[in-house]
Amino acid sequence: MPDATTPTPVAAAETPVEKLSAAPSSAARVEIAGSDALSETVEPQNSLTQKFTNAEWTALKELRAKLPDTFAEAFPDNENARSTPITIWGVTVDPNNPQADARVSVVLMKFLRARNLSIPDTRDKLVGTLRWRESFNVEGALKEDFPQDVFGSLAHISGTDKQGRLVVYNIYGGNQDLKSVFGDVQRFIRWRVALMERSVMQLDFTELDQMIQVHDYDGVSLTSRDANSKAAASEATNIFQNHYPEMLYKKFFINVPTLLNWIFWLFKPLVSANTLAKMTVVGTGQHAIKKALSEYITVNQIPGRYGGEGEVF
Ligand code: HEM
Repeated sequence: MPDATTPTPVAAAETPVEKLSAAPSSAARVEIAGSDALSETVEPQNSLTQKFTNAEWTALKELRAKLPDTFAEAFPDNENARSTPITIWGVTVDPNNPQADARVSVVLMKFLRARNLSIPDTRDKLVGTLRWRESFNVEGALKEDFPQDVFGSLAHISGTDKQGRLVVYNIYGGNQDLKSVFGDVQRFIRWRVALMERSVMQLDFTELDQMIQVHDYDGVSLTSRDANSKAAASEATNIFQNHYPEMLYKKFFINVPTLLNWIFWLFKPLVSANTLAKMTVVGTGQHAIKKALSEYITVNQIPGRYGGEGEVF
C-alpha cells in the first residue's frame, strides 16, 4: 500500500516530459511551414514547431512519409484511405501533404513523444487512435444532447493559466447527483469524451497545445464511489491515456479528503509515469487550493469558489 501522506510528485517542472515539451529553441532547427527545407536563419511560423529537437524533426519526417501506409493500415476496408485526409481535433491531416499545415506537425509530434520517437510504436498508436475515433463515433458524441439537469454543472472551461493554456474544471464533488451522472456509464463516457474534444478543439496547435485539468472532489466520501463511478473513471482514464497524447500540462485533484488520498494510487497502473508526474493532489480548504492553483494560474483567472477573482460557478 502506498504512503497516503505523500500523495503525488509535485515537481512537475523537473520531469522529462516538461523538458521535452519545452525543448530550448537553441537546440532546435527551424522548419518553414509548407516546405521541407530546413533553415536556422528564417523565423518559423509556429512557435511550437520551433521547439522540436533535431531528433524530433528526423522522426517527424519519417512518420510523415509513412502516413499513407499508416492510414491504409488503420482503415483496410477503405481502398482510398492512403489518400483520404482525416480531421483530428480540428486539424486536417492530408497523408500526402502533411507539411502543408504546421499544426499537423504539432499533432504528429504528440504521438511521437508519447512513444519516445519510435516510428513503429508511434504508427501503432496512431492506427489505434484513428480506429478508436471511428468506432467510438467521436463526431456523434459531439452532436449528442446530454441532459442539462445531470451534466449542466459538472464541467467548466474557465480562464487560462499564466501561459494562456485553457483550464478545465470537473466538479465531481459539490453535491452532484453522482447516481444520475454515472447511472449510465456509457452515456457518461460519451459526455466526458465530448468535453475533452471541445477542450482540445479550443487549442490552436500553434501557440497552445496543452491544457490544465482540475478535478474537484468537494464533499465526496467512500460511499460516493460505487461500481458505476469506478468503472467510468477507469474507462475514461484509459481513453485519455491511449487517445489524447500529450494534451495535459498539469492536473490538480482538489478538495480531496485526507482519508481518500490513497485513491490516487489506484490509478497508477492506468497512467504513464510521465502523466503521473504532472498530477498534484491538494486537500480541502480554500487557502490551500488557491495557493496550489496560483502557482500556475493568476488569481484573476482562478474561479471565485477557490478564492480567486475569476468566473463564479
Ligand atoms: C466519488 C469520488 C470520485 C469520483 C466520482 C471520481 C471520478 C473520476 C472520473 C470520472 C475520472 C476519469 C477521468 C476524468 O474525468 O478526467 C477520474 C479519474 C481519476 N481520479 Fe477520480 N473520482 C473520485 C475520487 C477520487 C479521489 C478521492 C482521488 C484521489 C486523488 C481520485 C483520483 C483520480 C485520478 C488520479 C484519476 C486519473 C486521472 C486521469 O487519468 O486524468 N479520484 N475520477
